[in-house]
Amino acid sequence: MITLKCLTKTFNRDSASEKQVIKSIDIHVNPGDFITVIGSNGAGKTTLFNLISGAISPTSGSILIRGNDVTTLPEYLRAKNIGRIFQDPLAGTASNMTLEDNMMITCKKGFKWPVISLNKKMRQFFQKEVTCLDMGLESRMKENVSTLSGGQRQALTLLMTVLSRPDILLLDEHTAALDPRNATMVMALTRRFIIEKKLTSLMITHNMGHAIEFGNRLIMMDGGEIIIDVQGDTKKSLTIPKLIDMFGSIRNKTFENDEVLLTT
Ligand SMILES: Nc1ncnc2c1ncn2[C@@H]1O[C@H](COP(=O)(O)OP(=O)(O)OP(=O)(O)O)[C@@H](O)[C@H]1O
Repeated sequence: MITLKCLTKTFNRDSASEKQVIKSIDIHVNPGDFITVIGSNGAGKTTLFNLISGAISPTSGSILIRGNDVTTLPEYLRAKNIGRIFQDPLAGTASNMTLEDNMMITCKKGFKWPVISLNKKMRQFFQKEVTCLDMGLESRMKENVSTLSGGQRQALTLLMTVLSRPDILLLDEHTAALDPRNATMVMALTRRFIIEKKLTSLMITHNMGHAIEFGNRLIMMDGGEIIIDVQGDTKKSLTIPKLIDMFGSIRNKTFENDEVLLTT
């Protein structure tokens, strides 16, 4: 589904602040892969997502999606196939618009409905979809999204993203700003949607427990490189101490990440 070949990214080239943030990444993401992405602060995880989504261009190397070279394709053209969710639960929805208006805008991307205003059929469809979140939001379709809690907004963002029918889902610490109960709820929804809609997904997380529990494959980044890439039985038998030991033996240093320590 996604192939990255010899991908590099250097910021501020030919200046005193030049910094190579991605150092020759090669990876093939299979259709249906659910990859959890971990790594210490500044490892290059978000930069990698920015490269895949087209938010930034690589310094060298290529990016293929479904075998098509999209390296120079602008972000807005890639957005048709890529759904991305960020850490901030307020970022994925428009506060001063109703739930149904928010849903209509995102879903038009997936369904290409020719009408601009909501009709009865669309309202019924959105209400049915929101019901599956099991949060009682189906009775609040005409309320502004600003009245929802952070967890409810992130769940709605996830639903809207999935309804826009992407092939690829990029989750950038999308539960990090939620309390543990809401984070658990959003993770359960995430897993359900990924399986039901057969999405190819990459999820950055600082929660090593989540990285091990979710997905079929785990990659660890450090210093702009993928240093661990495990799947199958190796992934299933992972534990947090094993992961930290693997990092130590590959890098010959201690894994340093305050957020990880808080979530282990
Ligand atoms: N536009 C930019 N210009 C210059 N440097 C940048 C830019 N974007 C990111 N960086 C640097 O690249 C490095 C990697 O950043 P990135 O956000 O990809 O790390 P990360 O692994 O996602 O970290 P974290 O877990 O802390 O979010 C950091 O040192 C960051 O300061």
